[in-house]
Amino acid sequence: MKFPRKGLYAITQPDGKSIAQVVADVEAALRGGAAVIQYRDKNPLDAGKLAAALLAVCHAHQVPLLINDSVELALAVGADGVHLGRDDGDLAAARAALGPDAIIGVSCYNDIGRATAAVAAGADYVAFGRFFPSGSKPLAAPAEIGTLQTAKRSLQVPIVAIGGILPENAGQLLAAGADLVAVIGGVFDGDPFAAARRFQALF
Ligand SMILES: Cc1ncc(COP(=O)(O)OP(=O)(O)O)c(N)n1
Ligand SMILES: Cc1ncsc1CCOP(=O)(O)O
Ligand SMILES: [Mg+2]
Repeated sequence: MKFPRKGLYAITQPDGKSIAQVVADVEAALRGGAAVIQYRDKNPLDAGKLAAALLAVCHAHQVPLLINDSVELALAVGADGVHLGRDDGDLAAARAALGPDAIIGVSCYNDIGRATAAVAAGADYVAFGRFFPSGSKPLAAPAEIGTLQTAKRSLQVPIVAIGGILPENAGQLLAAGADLVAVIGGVFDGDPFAAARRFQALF
C-alpha cells in the first residue's frame, strides 16, 4: 500500500483502553476519513494482538498501518511500514529488513539537514514538530513553521506536521507546506469520527 500524498495521519492512543476500544476508536477515525494510521504504544500489553487487529481494520478501509519504533513488530504482523525517530534505529537497516515496498517515515524535529539525509537514504516521508504544545508528548521540542516552508521547497516526499494539532490550528501548517497532519489527542481525546471529519474537510 502507498503512503498518501495528503490527509489526516491518525496515531493511536491506547493507554488504559482495551484492544476492542482502541480498534473501535481507530475504525471511527477511518470512517471519518483518516488517510493513514500509526500504531504508537509506549506501554504495550499485547502489542502483537493489537497491531494485528489494527492492520485488519485499516486494510478493510484500504488505509496503510505503520508501526512506531519497531521494525520487528512491523515484520511480525505484516504492517505496511514503520515510523523511526532518532532513537529507533537505522533507516537502511529497516529498509533491508522490510523490503523496497515498505513505507518508512522519519522524525526530523526542526532539522532540515536530517530530513535531507533521510530522503537521500530512502525515506518515504519526513515528519517535523512539535508545532504546538502536546499533551501526548509534553517534552517534545518546538519546531518552527518556517521549517515547513523550507522543507516544501527542497524535498520531494510528503511532509508531515505533528504536535498539538487540532482542526482549529492545522490550517496554518497546511498553508506553510505540510501535506499531512499527524494527530493523537486532537482525534482520540474526544469523538474520533467527528474529529477526523473536521480534519478531512481541511484537505
Ligand atoms: C508521524 C510522526 N512524527 C513524529 C513522531 C515522533 O517520533 P519519535 O521522535 O521517535 O518519538 P516517539 O513517537 O517514538 O515518542 C511519530 N511517532 N510519528
Ligand atoms: C509523538 C509526538 N512527537 C512530537 S509531538 C508528538 C505527540 C503528538 O500528539 P498530539 O497530537 O496529542 O499532540
Ligand atoms: Mg520513536
